[in-house]
Amino acid sequence: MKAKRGKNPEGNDPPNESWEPVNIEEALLMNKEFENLISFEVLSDYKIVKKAPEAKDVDDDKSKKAKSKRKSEVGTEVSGKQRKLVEESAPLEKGSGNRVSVESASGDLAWGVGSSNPWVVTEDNKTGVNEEDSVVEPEVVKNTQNSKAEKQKPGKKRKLEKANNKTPEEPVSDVDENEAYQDMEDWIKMGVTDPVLQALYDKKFGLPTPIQRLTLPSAILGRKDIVGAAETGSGKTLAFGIPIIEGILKEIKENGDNRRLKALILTPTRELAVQVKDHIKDAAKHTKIQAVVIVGGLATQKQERLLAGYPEIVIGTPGRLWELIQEGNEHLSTLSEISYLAVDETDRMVEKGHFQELQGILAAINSDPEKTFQRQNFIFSATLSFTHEMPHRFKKTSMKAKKMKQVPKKVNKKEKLRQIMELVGVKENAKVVDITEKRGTCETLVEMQLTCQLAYKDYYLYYFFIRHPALHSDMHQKQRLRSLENFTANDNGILIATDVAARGLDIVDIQHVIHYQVPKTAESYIHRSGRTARAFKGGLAILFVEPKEHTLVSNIMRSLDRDEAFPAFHVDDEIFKEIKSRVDMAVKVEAFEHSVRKRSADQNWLDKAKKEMDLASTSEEESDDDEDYQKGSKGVKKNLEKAKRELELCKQKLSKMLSVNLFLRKPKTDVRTTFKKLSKIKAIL
Ligand SMILES: Nc1ncnc2c1ncn2[C@@H]1O[C@H](COP(=O)(O)OP(=O)(O)OP(=O)(O)O)[C@@H](O)[C@H]1O
Repeated sequence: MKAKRGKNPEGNDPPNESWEPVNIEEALLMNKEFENLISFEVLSDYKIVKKAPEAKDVDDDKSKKAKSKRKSEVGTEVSGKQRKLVEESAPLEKGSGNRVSVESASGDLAWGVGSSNPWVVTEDNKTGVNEEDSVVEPEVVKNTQNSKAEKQKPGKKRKLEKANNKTPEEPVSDVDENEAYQDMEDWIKMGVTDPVLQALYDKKFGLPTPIQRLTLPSAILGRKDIVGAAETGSGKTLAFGIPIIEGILKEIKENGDNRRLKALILTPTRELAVQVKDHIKDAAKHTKIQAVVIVGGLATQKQERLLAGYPEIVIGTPGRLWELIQEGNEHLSTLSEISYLAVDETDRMVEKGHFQELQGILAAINSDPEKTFQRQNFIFSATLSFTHEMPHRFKKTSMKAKKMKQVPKKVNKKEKLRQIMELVGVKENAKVVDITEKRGTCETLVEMQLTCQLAYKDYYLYYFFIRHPALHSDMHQKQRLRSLENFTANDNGILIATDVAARGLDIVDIQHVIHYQVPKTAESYIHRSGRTARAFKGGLAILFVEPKEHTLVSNIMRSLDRDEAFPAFHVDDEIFKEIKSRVDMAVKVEAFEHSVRKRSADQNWLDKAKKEMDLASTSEEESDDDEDYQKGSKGVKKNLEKAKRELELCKQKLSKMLSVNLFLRKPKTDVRTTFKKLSKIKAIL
């Protein structure tokens, strides 16, 4: 017998979980059935990790000081300094030590395990990428080496320029400039310029995330196509958003503002398109760059009006875009000339049968080979390199059937990627970065499972909400959340969603994801779970598993290359019993409310019918009607009164039940229950 533990492959406890040993009576261990038992441990708690320890962002104080300082800055030396920083960054890019596998798509792809914790910035990975990774184009390095005149003097302070420069007369704050700006240095090294730096500064994004660190230099300084795979919530949007903004800024600087369509960003869902637009707008807020979103479900005329403003960046879903392209929209007619194309959640976008329109759009974009070659492409997803294990039933299939192509072939990572790159038109020398962890999900995510019958899932759901109250509030009022905004605005909201919300949505501070049904694929599991534990934070994903869903879970585990099952979510039997009574009582309240509503309606109908009949009846008929009415009304009234009484009684019982804080009565650890269970086992033995 093996004790189930949530250990990671290195044999250590995952950082967010605490396991406590359970003392077992010696007599029990004597039993033959337990002869191989090593120990019993119980998961007593898990922690929501607020932030990876070394990850830093600009703290409030510093930010304020820096802002006031920035206001007092004057100067025109920034471009020279930035060139110097490009120069500085070149040798640094050669730094090694990062376990991330990164190579050019034209070479052999060595897809592999990412850094042990990609959010943790170590000295090794702080400087950029590994040895094989020649990020900066030779000519870029050469240019900067030649620009000696623009070299920054050692120790000279880096400054951020505000778009509206201040005059020298303005008061100079007493903040140490080095201190104020050193946090943004990493961004500057990667070629991020003032307006974007300011926006990042405003957001307190002091450090690039690992995927940004690994792709931005090649994208901004080397203008390479980027193929990026990194876990959910790792900042992929800005990994393509910043280079697009920087590229457009450069183009405008060189050629003037010709208001042509310069970038197209494609996403699989409308919600994601709106979110990407928000992220891009935030990052471009100190520039004049316009970004609009074109998605179905909104008035076409309004979107045509938006396009008539000649925005540089269009973000949209394939359906509506294709509709407008076919209608001959003027702004979209120049699609073949765009300088930047990003396809977010690319693996989803190119799935067969989902996005025929995408192929039409890509054909329009790729219609001019010369322009296609000049274009910079970005493809990103958390599951870009994810491939499936062949289902068992196909593994056993005969060679003959395999030859006749009656079974799907397992596509390897390299092949999957090649197909995606070819479809989008990504160039062969693209920079390919895959830092997805072998485990598929991100390090700060705690994963668990709870096995139960379908009929019990709602009880467990309620149990879970009470156990982890951060997610729980007026569930009944919130059951029909009308929009994402409502959910986002409410600290205690519960979002009940189908898989349409599985990918990409970045709703800050979601703490728990409950898979009410086991997802069909490992990708779906990764993306759904990835709505929590985003951007330095921790979170918990829990799978509610019916016995018949165990095969699905095993398939997911196999695809995720996991040897051990998810740790079981511990449920306290006593508390669960009370939870069940509450839910049953709530269901009763609901039923009586329905009954009262119905009987009130019956009574109203009778009253109305009586009134109408009184008007039309003779006095003789009236007395007959009266008799019938009195009889019917009496019955209805009686039932109504009864239902009201029952309802009131149930409500009182429910509110009494709800007034008890179930988990206050219990110690936080659930070890006691495990002891109890053990003694039960003993009794059976
Ligand atoms: N450098 C940074 N520092 C801190 N937070 C960041 C940084 N870059 C991005 N973020 C924040 O991280 C969160 C996740 O980013 P984003 O939505 O781009 O993730 P993603 O990798 O696209 O996730 P998914 O695969 O689920 O779509 C966002 O709230 C974003 O604003």
